Amino acid sequence: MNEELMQQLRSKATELLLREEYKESIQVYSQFISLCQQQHLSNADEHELAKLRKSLCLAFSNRAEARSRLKDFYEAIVDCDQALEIENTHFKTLLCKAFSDIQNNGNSESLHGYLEICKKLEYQSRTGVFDLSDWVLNGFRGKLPEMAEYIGSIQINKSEYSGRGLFATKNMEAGTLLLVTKAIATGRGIMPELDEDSSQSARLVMWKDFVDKVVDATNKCSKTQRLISTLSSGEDEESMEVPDINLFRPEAEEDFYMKANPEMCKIMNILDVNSLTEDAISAKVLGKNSDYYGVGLWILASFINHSCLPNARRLHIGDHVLVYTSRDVRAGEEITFAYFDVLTPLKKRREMCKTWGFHCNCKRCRFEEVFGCREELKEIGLTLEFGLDNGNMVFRLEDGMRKWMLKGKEKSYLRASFWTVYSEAFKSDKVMRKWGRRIPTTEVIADSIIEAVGGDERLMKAAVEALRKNGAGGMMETEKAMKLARGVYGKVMKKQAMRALLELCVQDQNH
Ligand SMILES: C[S@@+](CC[C@H](N)C(=O)[O-])C[C@H]1O[C@@H](n2cnc3c(N)ncnc32)[C@H](O)[C@@H]1O
Repeated sequence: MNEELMQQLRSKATELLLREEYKESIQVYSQFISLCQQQHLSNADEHELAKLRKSLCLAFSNRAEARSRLKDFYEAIVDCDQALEIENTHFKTLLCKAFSDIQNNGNSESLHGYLEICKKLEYQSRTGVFDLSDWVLNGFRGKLPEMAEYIGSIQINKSEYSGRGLFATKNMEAGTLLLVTKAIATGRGIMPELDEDSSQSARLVMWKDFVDKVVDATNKCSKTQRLISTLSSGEDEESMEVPDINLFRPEAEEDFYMKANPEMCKIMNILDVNSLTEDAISAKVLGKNSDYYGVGLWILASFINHSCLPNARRLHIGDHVLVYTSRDVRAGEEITFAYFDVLTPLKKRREMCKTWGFHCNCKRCRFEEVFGCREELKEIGLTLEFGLDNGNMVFRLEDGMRKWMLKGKEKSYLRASFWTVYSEAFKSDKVMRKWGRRIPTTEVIADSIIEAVGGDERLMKAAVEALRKNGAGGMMETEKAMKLARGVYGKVMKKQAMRALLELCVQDQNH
C-alpha cells in the first residue's frame, strides 16, 4: 500500500517539476520524503534499504532544484546537503549546490546551462524521447548532441537462434527506440584507399588499439568487468546465464557488480563475437568523415542476434549507438538486426554466416533452403550470376511465384533475395519500357520487402524516387516517405529534420 502511494507521489512530484510548477512539486516531494524516511526506519532488508536511500537522494536533489528555481537558495542548499549525505558524488546535486552557493557572486550562467543538460538527460533516459533535429538541420556541425543511456520496452531471454537474445515486451511501431547505450570503448581510424595489404595492417593497428582500450576499461572498473563477463565468447552459448535487463541500467545497484575479471584470452573471444563495426548495412553513422572506419563494443546491443528477416536497425552518433525497430514489432518478438547484407540470395548469406561462425536458421533461410531446390529457381539464380536481361529475370521470377502459388511473405523472401535484379531493372528506362507493364511496380516490390525485412536505405530510396516520379502528394511531403524514413533512421527527430536527412540520403546514393 505504502509502496503504491510512494510511486504515485514520486511520479506526481516529478511531473510537477517538469511542468515547472515548483511550489506544488516541493509540497509533493516533502510528502514523499517523509514517507520514505518512515519506511527507512521500519525496514531491515538490505536491498530495500539501498533502494530507499537512492529514492531519498533523488527526492532531496529534485526538491533542491525546485527550491533553487524559486530562488530559495538557502533551503536548496540544505536539501543538497541531505542528498549528498546519502550519495556524495551525486552529479546533479553537486551542480545544484554549486549553483545555489554562488548565486550571490552573480556568476550563474554556465552552471544554469549544466543544470539544463542534466535535466534533459534525465528526461531522455526516463522517456526515451531523443530529439536530434537541431544537430541534423545544422548539417551535423558543432558539438555532438548530448545523449543519455536508455532502455526501452525490452528484456533479455533465451533465443531460438542461439543462447540469449533481446525481446520486445510490448507492441511497437517502426522507428520506436529500443535502447541507447555508450560504447565501453571504440577504435577508429582513417582507412586510406590503399592496397589490400596496407589497409589490412591499418585495420590491425586500429584493432589492437581498440583491444587495449577495452582491457584498460575492464581493469579500471568492476562494473565494466561484470557487464563484459555476461557476454558470449562463442563457447557454450546455450548454457549461459540470462542476465536481468536492470543490470545494464546506469543506476543499477552496486551490489550487482561482484568482481568478475575475465582473462585476456576470454576478452579477445568476447570481442570477436560481439564487436560491431559502425559502417554496416543495418546501421547509419551520422556526423563523421566518410573514410574512417570504426569498431566498438556496446554491451546491451551485443545481445541482439542476427536474422535474415531483421526488425531493428542502429544509428551511430559519436560513442553512442541507438537501436530502434525497423518495422512494426509484436510483444514477445525477438529483436534482431542484420549482421550482413540480407538483400542477397541464400547462397551468399550462407557464406556470410560462415564467416561469423554460425548457421542461420531463420524462417526465411528455412523456406529458401527447401524451396530453392526447384529447378526453375536454380536456373534463375544461375542466370543472375551471368547478369542477363534483368527485366526478363524479374518477369520470370514473378511469373514463377504465381505458378508456384507462393503466399505473400514467401514472395517477399524471394524478392528480397533477388533485390539487386529488381533494382537494376527499375533503374533502367530501357528495361522498364520493355517490361514495365508486365512486372510489379517499384513501390509494390519495395513495400513487400520492407514488410518482411524491415527498413533499408536502398529500398526506401527506390520507393521515395518512385513516389516522386509518380508525383504522389508532391515531392517528399507524403506521409508514406516519412514512415519509410522512420523505419530507416528511427523516431529521433522532427519531420523537418527527417525530411532533410532523407533528401541527403537520396542525393548521396544518386552520386
Ligand atoms: C552478438 S552475439 C548475440 C547474442 C548471443 N546469442 C548471446 O547469447 O550472447 C553473436 C552470437 O550469437 C549467435 N547468433 C547470432 N545470430 C544467430 C543466428 N541467426 N543463428 C544462430 N546463431 C546466432 C552466434 O553464436 C554469434 O556468434
